[in-house]
Amino acid sequence: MPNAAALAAQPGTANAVVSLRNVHAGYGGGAVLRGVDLELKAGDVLAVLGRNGAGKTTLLNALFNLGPDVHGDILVHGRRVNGWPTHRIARAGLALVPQGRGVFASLAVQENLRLATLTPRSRRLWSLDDVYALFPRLHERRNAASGMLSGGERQMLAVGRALLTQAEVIALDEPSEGLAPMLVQSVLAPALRTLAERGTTLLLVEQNLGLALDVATHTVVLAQGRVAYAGAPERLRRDHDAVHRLLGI
Ligand SMILES: Nc1ncnc2c1ncn2[C@@H]1O[C@H](COP(=O)(O)OP(=O)(O)OP(=O)(O)O)[C@@H](O)[C@H]1O
Repeated sequence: MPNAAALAAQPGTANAVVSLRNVHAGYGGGAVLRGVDLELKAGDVLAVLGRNGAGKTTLLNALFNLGPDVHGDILVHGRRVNGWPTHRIARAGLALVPQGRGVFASLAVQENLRLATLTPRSRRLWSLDDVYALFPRLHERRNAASGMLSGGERQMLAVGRALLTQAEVIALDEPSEGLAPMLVQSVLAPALRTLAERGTTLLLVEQNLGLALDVATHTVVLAQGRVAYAGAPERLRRDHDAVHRLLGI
């Protein structure tokens, strides 16, 4: 629940689940993010786009405290979470589906999913059966070692794990990477839309403009470590100049 005192101390963040205020982040003195402002409200699907190396993964790593040096304010429900260990950020309701997907290769699919349900949370929005209904392929493969899965199946498993933590916000780092366009269209995009419809807030880092425009309610483009563009996906779709200039497409 939002902390009332913290909200009062942070004007303008009352409806935001996650806010970044003037966030600078980098590695060993090298700056990657140079003053990023973002706001994610409940129910938003915010797509963060940008060319290779624009700092998209660094943004997620800053949010989850996974390595970069960070300055500025990162707020979750108005509470400043800078420097919190990653497990505490997870307890605050955030889950990350990392690039490369982070599943336990030696465990069976079903064991990977069951492990994710061990997170103690009051809200139970997603059950194992819900995940199998969303991704029937995972049910078929439930006894397979996760290391034997295809890229698409591993992606489904990683999303399923994030759902079973009952996170309020799921951040996904390039979930379409390495997936066949057919799979992106027929499995990933509908799954992300279902998540949003069921009230999970999404922070979607993507190179795949089509997917981002398809599922996002808001878009942001990073360039030179800053937010170079922020607006509705329809606006970005029509702005061929911005797409070309900022994404090189
Ligand atoms: N652990 C690290 N140590 C040092 N530099 C890093 C580290 N991780 C990323 N960088 C550098 O930070 C910059 C931004 O990288 P980042 O991975 O955030 O970009 P990205 O937008 O996610 O790109 P991509 O789409 O290629 O994944 C790059 O120049 C990269 O080389």
